[in-house]
Amino acid sequence: MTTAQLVSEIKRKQSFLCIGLDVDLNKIPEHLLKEEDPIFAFNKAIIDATHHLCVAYKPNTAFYEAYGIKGWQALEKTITYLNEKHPEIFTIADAKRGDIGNTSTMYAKAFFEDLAFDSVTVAPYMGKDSVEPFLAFENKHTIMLALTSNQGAFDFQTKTVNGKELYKQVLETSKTWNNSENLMYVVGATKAEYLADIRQIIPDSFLLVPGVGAQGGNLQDVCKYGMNGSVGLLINSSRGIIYASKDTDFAQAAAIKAEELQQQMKAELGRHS
Ligand SMILES: O=c1ccn([C@@H]2O[C@H](COP(=O)(O)O)[C@@H](O)[C@H]2O)c(=O)[nH]1
Repeated sequence: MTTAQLVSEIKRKQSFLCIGLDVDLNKIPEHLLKEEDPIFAFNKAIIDATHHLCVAYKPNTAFYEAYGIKGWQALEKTITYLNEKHPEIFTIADAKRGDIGNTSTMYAKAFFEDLAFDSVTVAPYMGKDSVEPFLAFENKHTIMLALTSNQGAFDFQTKTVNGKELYKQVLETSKTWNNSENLMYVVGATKAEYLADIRQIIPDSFLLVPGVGAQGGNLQDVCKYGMNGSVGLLINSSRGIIYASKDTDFAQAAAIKAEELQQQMKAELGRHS
């Protein structure tokens, strides 16, 4: 999917919501555990109930890898279902990959070719040759960690090295890489006060913003400092939506939570137009 197609979907749906599909078998409704594939059954119900309210889904691969072969099969079924039923929806494999170039190429093939995700998250720590193999894929997007939502972000990312915070160096350096137009960046909603500075460096790039809902980030603050002329934001909520109820009404409850966020996004789009 191209960025232009993503922006057009955001405008059509009046939403820049990304729903995180972080399936934990201890948290899903008990009746689903009798299904042959409880993870896929859960995801399918959530997708069927919420697809009109969001523009992206983000399964975090940890929640699938934790269940071995069955988890990986459920991830494959989920992305296939999304690509067949809702090809207009942007898909993110939140895998936080990155390795020596030769290995990164295989990670990129796994997520872009085999699973056919639109995007994958990567860590910048190993530098240019660990990220460029992902960037080489046409119409695919590589979402690099810039300033993460967790407390540990202050351990390294905000530290000053040679007179500049590390996360700013990551942003600036990555702009010089081959095919850098295929980059997006992760900035935590809990770090909204940094967004004005971030936008000075990358005014046009899309940002994936996790951390609203369960982690306490504020959607309005993110929009105030982070929205650009093409919206430029995908705001993610995972637990706050998908675990709204543990009962048989879980999918409807998720839709209610998703709609609350979509309505706030619609208001923000009106305010910034
Ligand atoms: O900085 C980051 C990067 C990734 N995440 C991931 O996003 C979701 C957030 O889930 P919630 O339940 O909405 O808190 C999850 O998959 C994280 O691993 C992040 O939170 N922060």
